[in-house]
Amino acid sequence: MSITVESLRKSFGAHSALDGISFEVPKNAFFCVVGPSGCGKSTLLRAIAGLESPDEGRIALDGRTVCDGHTDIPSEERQVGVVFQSYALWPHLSVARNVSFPYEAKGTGRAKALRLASEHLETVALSDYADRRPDALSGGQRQRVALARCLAGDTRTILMDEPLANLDPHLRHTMEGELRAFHDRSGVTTLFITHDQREAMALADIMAVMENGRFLQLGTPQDIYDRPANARVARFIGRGAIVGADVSGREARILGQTVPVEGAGGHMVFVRPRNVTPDPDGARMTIRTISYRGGHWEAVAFDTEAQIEVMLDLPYSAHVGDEIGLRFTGGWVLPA
Ligand SMILES: Nc1ncnc2c1ncn2[C@@H]1O[C@H](COP(=O)(O)OP(=O)(O)OP(=O)(O)O)[C@@H](O)[C@H]1O
Repeated sequence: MSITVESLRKSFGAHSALDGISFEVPKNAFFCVVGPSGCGKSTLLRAIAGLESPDEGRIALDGRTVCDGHTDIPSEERQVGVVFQSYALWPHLSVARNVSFPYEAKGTGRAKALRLASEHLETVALSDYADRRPDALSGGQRQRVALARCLAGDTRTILMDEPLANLDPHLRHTMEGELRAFHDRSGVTTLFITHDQREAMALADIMAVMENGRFLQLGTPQDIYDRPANARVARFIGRGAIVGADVSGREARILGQTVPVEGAGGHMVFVRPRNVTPDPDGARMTIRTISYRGGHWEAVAFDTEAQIEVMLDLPYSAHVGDEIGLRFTGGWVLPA
């Protein structure tokens, strides 16, 4: 189901949680909204789910207006399923019944519903916990029950509010794969909100970077990573440094080197680690920080005189204070 949002506004007192957001998510897309705590992600999700009334604007699902100045379709009639940070499980039901409930609610017999539910419990690695009550589970396990229940609900749009936040890194990685596979298999549209840009990039077909109730940029993960719309997006997504440079056409001058660049319009060049290579004949810079990342070292190097700092990956170890020659192989000119 496609999601259309037009000029959506929501304030809490003087604070604008949604500041006139508009976007369109095509049917079957995995859409991730990423942004820092308090930027308005949950408010946006709640408004689409029908759990929060916007002050202004319009929301449509598959072209059908579910909310505007005149209409406000109740949450349960929007065919959206929500997985919250807070799990929202039924405490009096076993894990299996929590997951089978969406089937039972639609009239499937108990035995068949439990059989279907057991497949989803297997997906989230909770088969052994089927008979427990939610209060006898860890936070991460409860989250997985909520995900399994979402898989069981026949919703056409699934809204997820940081569903993986409480999982340990290994399980989180596995669940990312499961979620994406489920999304592809089921043909649902997914809106997934997270403050973790790595997670957003791993999952999304389209993603938006949100700040202060607005989208700073909306595009494919590759678009946003390779061509950030401004310095705030560049700083938020992945590692890199913004370097002042003389830009002329497709070239920039950085520390005496002529560097091929993409983009146009400004004099700030965004340089990713992949754009910086050790080269004994390159510009002399000093290592400021260095840490091992398994197979390579992540470092920050600086030039005091030019006041330039860059991030790079080194295939070998070095020490803070070491001087190193660096060559710049590319960059993205941030729009002015
Ligand atoms: N019911 C409410 N009453 C007052 N202020 C609220 C309410 N709900 C949200 N806010 C405020 O609106 C802003 C956006 O909140 P929201 O929960 O949407 O952010 P978020 O991006 O999801 O944050 P987080 O990642 O921490 O969950 C915050 O400043 C928050 O304090």
